[in-house]
Amino acid sequence: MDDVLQNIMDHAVAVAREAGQVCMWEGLLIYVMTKSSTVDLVTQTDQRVEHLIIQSVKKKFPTHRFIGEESVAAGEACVLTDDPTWIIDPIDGTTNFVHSFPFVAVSIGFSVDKKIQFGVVYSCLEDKMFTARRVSDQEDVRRSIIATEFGSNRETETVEKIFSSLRNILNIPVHGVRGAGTAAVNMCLVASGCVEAYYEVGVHVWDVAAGSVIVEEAGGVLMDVEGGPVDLMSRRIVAANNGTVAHIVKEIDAFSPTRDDAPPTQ
Ligand SMILES: O=P([O-])([O-])O[C@@H]1[C@H](O)[C@H](O)[C@@H](O)[C@H](O)[C@H]1O
Ligand SMILES: [Mg+2]
Ligand SMILES: [Mg+2]
Repeated sequence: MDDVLQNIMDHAVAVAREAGQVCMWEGLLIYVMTKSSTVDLVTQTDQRVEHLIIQSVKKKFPTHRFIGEESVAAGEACVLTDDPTWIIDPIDGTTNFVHSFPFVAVSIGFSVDKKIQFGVVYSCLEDKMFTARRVSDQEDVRRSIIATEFGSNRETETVEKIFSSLRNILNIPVHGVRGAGTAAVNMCLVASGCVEAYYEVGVHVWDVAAGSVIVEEAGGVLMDVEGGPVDLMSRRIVAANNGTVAHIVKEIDAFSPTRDDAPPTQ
């Protein structure tokens, strides 16, 4: 099955980019009005861009709800329910837009159960797209998907330990075990919320360096496979959505490959 939230987020990114392009085209023909005070500016572009975003989303996700800055200014209710809701600032930085000060952003948050699931901020003049998604909020490891890999060490003892860990994890029991075949992507799966934890012994620092910050910035945790702080040179890693699921460390049959920073053998 598709990652439904990713599908929605992809649409948010596409429509934010499209909206940003409209801001750029219209930047030379700005019609300025005011709202709550003489310095609370709004332009027709704010209104047009919000309309564009809402229409585009409605076509694809007809049941979703909206809270938009300019719709609220026009009298619509600003009520957050548990329903999937797009919270839109079509131009954040309208004063900048009016003055050609070069930071103007389309800002879209998406909420379900009153919790923001992802955010997209497109800084259109810089052409920079900022996005973030949450890790899973699952606390029960028995309702989790765990990712791992078999690695490239086929020594009997190592393979035994890998299978022993796998057997323990399966017997928790967890909903499933997966492996994307890339440590970096496995870590991004944790960061993006569709896998609760990833563990592996035998990775290298270059496999996990980028993913480690992506997991932490998404709200996840990193750990050593025996439960202490992660050591990126140790070739052992657990990346989890939270400390509770990270308790899978007690099921891991740990071992210690030669560290990445070990002195070269003569
Ligand atoms: O009106 P808008 O340009 O979408 O949003 C404004 C901008 O975020 C600005 O930096 C902040 O100081 C104002 O309080 C906001 O209202
Ligand atoms: Mg704003
Ligand atoms: Mg605005």
